[in-house]
Order: sequence, then structure tokens, then C-alpha cells
Amino acid sequence: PATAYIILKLHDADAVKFGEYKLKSGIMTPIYIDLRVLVSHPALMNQVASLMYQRVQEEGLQFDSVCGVPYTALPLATIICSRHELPMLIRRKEAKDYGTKRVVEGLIREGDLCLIIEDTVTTGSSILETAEVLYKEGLKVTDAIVLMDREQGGLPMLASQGIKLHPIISMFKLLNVLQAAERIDAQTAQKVRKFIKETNTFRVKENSTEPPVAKKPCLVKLSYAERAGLPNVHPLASKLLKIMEDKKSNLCVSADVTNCEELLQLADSVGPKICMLKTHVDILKDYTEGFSQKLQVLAEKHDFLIFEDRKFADIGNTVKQQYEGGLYQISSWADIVNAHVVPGPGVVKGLSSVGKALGRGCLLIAEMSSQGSLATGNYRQAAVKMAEEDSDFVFGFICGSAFSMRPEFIHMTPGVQLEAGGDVLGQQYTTPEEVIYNKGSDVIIVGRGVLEAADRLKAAELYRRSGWDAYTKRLSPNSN
Ligand SMILES: O=c1ccn([C@@H]2O[C@H](COP(=O)(O)O)[C@@H](O)[C@H]2O)c(=O)[nH]1
Repeated sequence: PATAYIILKLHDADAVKFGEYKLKSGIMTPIYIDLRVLVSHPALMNQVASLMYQRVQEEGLQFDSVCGVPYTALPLATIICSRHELPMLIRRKEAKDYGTKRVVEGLIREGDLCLIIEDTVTTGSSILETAEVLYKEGLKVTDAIVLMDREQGGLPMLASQGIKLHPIISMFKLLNVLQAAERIDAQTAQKVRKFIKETNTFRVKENSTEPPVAKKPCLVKLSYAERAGLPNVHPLASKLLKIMEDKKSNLCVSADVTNCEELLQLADSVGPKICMLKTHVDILKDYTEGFSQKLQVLAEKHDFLIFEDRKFADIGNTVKQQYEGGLYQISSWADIVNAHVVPGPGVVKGLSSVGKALGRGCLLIAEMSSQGSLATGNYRQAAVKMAEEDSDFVFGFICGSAFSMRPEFIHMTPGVQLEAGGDVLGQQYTTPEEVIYNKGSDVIIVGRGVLEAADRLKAAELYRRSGWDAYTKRLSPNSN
């Protein structure tokens, strides 16, 4: 069947909807592709599967097995594999906690090449997630067939990760067909085209004929200012991104000093250079309520946010009390706090029950900079899941590199100095260039790099410039 025919059939089956819908990324969209309805239209499902396999043959793709991205693409992969007697793999979204505990079912031979089948691609993150699971099993992934490419950056993003996407239908083709068949009017088609163009989350190298194959993680190549204006960005994240853009600073100074006067002096001095000041209020010997009020005045004066690095890690009921009560009453003055994900979602719920109404925000600790940290492997994924579930309070991560595909989330990295290295207690340092440019993080958190300098202000300016240069380099069209 021709693609135009399939497009009209999909429209008949209500798989193409126009209106206001929320995408997985949280962004509102005027067009929603709902291919889950295919299971109720077996003839159409068969035709779609035929079209996808036809593409496999046209491209001459060679592979050892096929894996559908759960869940919508699973029946498509099953039909293709069953009809053409191809070995199939099934990726579980959650590993079983009994029996074999496998995350991929089927015969796995190290080094085998697996073809991914997907129903719809927006940013490409679902295909990448599946590919990452397969990589961990020792498999290779070089190609993915997708029925519908929304043309919002998924194709170049996957290319940057070494996966070639083969779309059957692209968004612009779909709009043209529906408009030509008078299923939608010109105004609707134009509105969707405009939306698709404006919400592209990945920019490809300009003036380059080579396919963009980069080794580094997928970076959201939007500017801080562009991200500040995204429809679903947390208000505090938006404020932070605007501050970063205005002050040309992605520097957070970690004010790890032990008396209030010194901390206030530091804040007043480096204030113009930073987007955020991080505190460990419990190392202050002389904390008083007056201190936090003065700190807020300085934050207002120099336009920076206050981040109390409290690392909450208890049950919801306890963290709620630790956050709003006790000596420090953190929720009354800190814009941002952070939490470990070890206790599970209750920790976020407890903090959110206090902070959300106050307009506060939270970062989840997805990784740590210290040597031997146990926050590895699936831990980071757990943090992403928790963040996505409570994105009205959680707006980012403490981590070593960017990993979330949602441009609304902010990645902040501690363990930064101008020279890579470490301290005698396991801290590990990376440079601003490595963190912002290569690892795609957004904010550098610097403590002793500034605090131990002879001239703290001069050091803060050095870090500011270094972090900012790495960010502008990352945005430049010639970067990967
Ligand atoms: O993984 C983490 C999480 C938090 N930190 C905190 O950041 C600063 C780093 O200070 P430096 O002097 O730059 O080493 C400090 O407050 C830590 O508690 C971190 O280092 N790593």
C-alpha cells in the first residue's frame, strides 16, 4: 500500500488527532499521533507492518533480530517477525523481581545486530532508551524503522548516537496528504507546520554533508533562553534559565564556609558572576534566622537563586518536617533543595507538599561526583522516572552529564575545577569545558575552586567565563 493511502486510513481510524494534547516530553502539541488504536484495526495493522517490512527490504538492512519499542510497536514487530520468520526480542520496561529477572526476552548472542521497530518518534528518546538496554545485553543497534516521524529532532538526534532512523511517514508528508484530501484546512496544516518547526529539539550541523555521528550524549541544542520559554518548563527552572542567559553565567558557587558573615560577604562579592549560590546551612557555626533573611536580600540584589544542598533522604513524613521546620526552616528561604532517590517517590511527595505551594523546586541526585559512588546503572533511570512523575516540583538533576531528553529539565554538575583531578577524600574533578560542552550539563557547581583562590571574585569570573564559553561553543552550529 502507498503511504498516502495509509495516511488516510490512519486518519479514518482516529490515529491522527488535531487539538491540544500533551506529549511524553510534557510539551503541548496541536497534533497527536495515537497508533495504539491500530490494535482495533487488524487490516490496517497488517498493511502498516507490510509497509515497514517493505522499507527494511528496500534499504537492504541486515540484522540478526528485531525488537519493538514497548508497547505500541510490539504488535507491529510481532507481525513482521512472524510473517518473515525473523527472531524477535522483547524488551521489558521493568525487570521482573522473580525468576530470571531478564530485561530482554529472547535469544541474545553477544555482538548480534538488532533492528528496532517503533511506532512514532518525536525526540528519539524512546528508541535510544531501548537501544541502551540492548547495548547492555551486548547487542548492536545501527538502524530503526519508524512508522511516523514527527520531524521534531528525533532523526538527527539518533544519528548523533549512531542509529539511522528510517521513517515511513513524516509529519510534513502527512499534513500535505490530509490537506490535499481536504481532511484538514490550510490553517490547521499551517499551525501544525509552524509548531513542528518551532519545537525542534535538536539542531544538525549546518554546512555539513556528513551524517552527524557524535560520541557524546545527545545534547539539547536549545539556548537557555529558548528553554526558559518552553510551555512546560517549571517556573523556577524558567527563572534560572533567564538569569543564566541575562548574566551570561552557568556558574553556581558552593559556599562551603562555616560562618555566616563570611558567607554573606562571599555572596555579595561573587553575586554578579553567578546564577546560583549553593549552601550547606548545617556547617554554619553561627546560623540565625537573620542570616537567611540577609542572604535572600543579596539574592534579590544580585539576581541569583539559593540552593540549599540538604540532600534529603528519608521517608516523606520526615523530610517534610526537616524541610519546613527545625532550626533552619529551609523551605522559607531556599529556592531549591535536592533529594536522593533512594527512599522512592515518597521523598519527593513529602518535600513537594511543603515546597510546591511556595513556588520552590527540587533537584534529584542522579549521580555523584565522589569516587566509588553507588549511583550508577539503573539508578539514574529511577531518578528520571521520579522527576517525570513530579515535574511540577522537580525540575532537574545533580549529575555528571546530561541524560534527560526533556529540555525543560536542568542538569547541574558538582566536582568542577579548572584542572581535572581530585581531593584526598574521594572528590573527583572535571573541567567546565568537559562538563558543559562534552557532557551536555547546564550548570557547573564550584566550591573550593573559588573558595581556596587568593582572589575569590577573580576565580569566580574565571569559572563563569569558562562555563559560558563551553556553553556558547556547544550551541555553535559547527559543534556536534
Ligand atoms: O555529587 C556531589 C554532590 C554534591 N557535591 C557538593 O558540591 C560541592 C563541591 O565542592 P568542591 O569544593 O568544588 O569539591 C560540595 O558542597 C559538595 O557537598 C559534590 O561535590 N558532589
